[in-house]
Amino acid sequence: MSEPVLRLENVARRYGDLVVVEEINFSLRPGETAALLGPSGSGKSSLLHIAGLLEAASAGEVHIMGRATSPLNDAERTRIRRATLGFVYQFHHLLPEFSALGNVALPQLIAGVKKKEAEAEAVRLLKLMGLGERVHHQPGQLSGGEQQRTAIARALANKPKIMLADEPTGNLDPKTSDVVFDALLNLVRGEGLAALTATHDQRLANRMDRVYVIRDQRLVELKKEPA
Ligand SMILES: Nc1ncnc2c1ncn2[C@@H]1O[C@H](COP(=O)(O)OP(=O)(O)OP(=O)(O)O)[C@@H](O)[C@H]1O
Repeated sequence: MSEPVLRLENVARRYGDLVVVEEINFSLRPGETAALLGPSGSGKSSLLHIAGLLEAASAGEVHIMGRATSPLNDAERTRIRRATLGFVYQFHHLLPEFSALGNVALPQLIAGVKKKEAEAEAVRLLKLMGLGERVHHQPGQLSGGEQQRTAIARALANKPKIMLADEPTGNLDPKTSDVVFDALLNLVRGEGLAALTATHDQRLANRMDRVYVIRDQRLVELKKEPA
């Protein structure tokens, strides 16, 4: 079996006396998808931030592509984050003055990809997200679901190995959530990425390979309900 792309080993997060999560052991192999359920405040965002090297664990280790990250300095962590991880949030955080194409091309331009190549990759990803007719629209001219699909395309622009998504459909109505979540999963699976997605929605969670819940500060794997 291939090595995990992401592994959390005995991870804990505390704020002073408040234990948010502890004894978290979790791994994702290439191409695997997992959902993270749990009530508001149970620590889903904290775990995603720790997995994404945006926040340090209070204890334990985060391994990315087989490498322990706690001994690394900030610059090395940032390099791993940019090369390996793609993030999607509940709010799209698109730049309003840029087109969908411009928003998806930008992270590639920052990473040093030539403009022509960056734009070609942006168009490819936007088409895969069903936005082939919307590439020149600005975020204000897109629906909420289209904005979020653009943000998902952007998260994949630098060819990450892992997508981390924090309530990617949390801001959408149920019907649009379905469309966006399926588009996300299709893209992740089509590109062979691993993904960890926090969601409130058990029905959407069930579409991923594995489903976890944070219960009493621990990570518990749920038996998937038959579709
Ligand atoms: N900087 C901080 N200082 C103190 N406590 C914090 C801090 N950040 C988060 N917490 C606490 O940690 C707990 C977990 O928060 P987290 O945002 O990870 O939960 P969540 O499951 O993602 O919730 P939601 O679904 O509402 O986003 C909460 O009780 C929160 O109040």
